[in-house]
Amino acid sequence: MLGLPGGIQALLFDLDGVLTDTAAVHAKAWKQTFEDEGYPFDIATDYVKYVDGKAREDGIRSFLASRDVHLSESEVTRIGTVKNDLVLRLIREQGVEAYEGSRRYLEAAEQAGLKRALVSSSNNAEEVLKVTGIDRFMQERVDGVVKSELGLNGKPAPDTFLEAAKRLGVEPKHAAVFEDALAGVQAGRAGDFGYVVGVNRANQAEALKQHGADVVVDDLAELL
Ligand SMILES: O=P(O)(O)OC[C@H]1O[C@@H](O)[C@H](O)[C@@H](O)[C@@H]1O
Repeated sequence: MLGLPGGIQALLFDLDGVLTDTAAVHAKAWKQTFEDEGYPFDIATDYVKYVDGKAREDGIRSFLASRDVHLSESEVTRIGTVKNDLVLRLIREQGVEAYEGSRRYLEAAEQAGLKRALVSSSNNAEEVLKVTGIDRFMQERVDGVVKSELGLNGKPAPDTFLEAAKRLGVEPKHAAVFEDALAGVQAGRAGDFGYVVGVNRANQAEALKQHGADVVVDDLAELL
């Protein structure tokens, strides 16, 4: 059913890059922020490897550590705030769209009676879900805000996905993870989920497989 193996009862969706076209906006905002701070930043390598899919401050620390730069908590927070102001401005200027294939997939999942949760590292997930109208498909949401409240480890740790499966009352082996980030498919693999779908939005199908995807698609409509 829906391109999934038998026994899957719940679907755990990442947001940016899986359901909405916001991954590229985050990448652009990170590039401008780091470069304004004096750190050259390449989206195809640095964003994908160190920042994509991770919680805001984990991404900053991870990228700067790759340059052997280690800043204080307050500096990391400051950079994160600059980037967040920028990403919100870009989102408001450019608008946000849900991918048509993802919307169709969510509708099919609802009709098939599969449970659905959103699992995003972003603190802006609730707003993006509402603006695109896809909040109505989600029975649970474990986002950056919930992660901080509960003190969960961020992706690539599996904790946020495990929390979502628990909230839906489904064992990990009966849940499928949908992710476009390397840190995200890694989290799906680390949590022993029943199936990990890699969504290839950045020409990295092979890397998604290597980091834990069972299957890689360019768009969720391929699974319908
Ligand atoms: O800064 P936010 O909105 O809380 O988002 C945190 C991260 O959320 C992830 O979904 C994005 O892939 C990252 O690019 C982003 O940095």
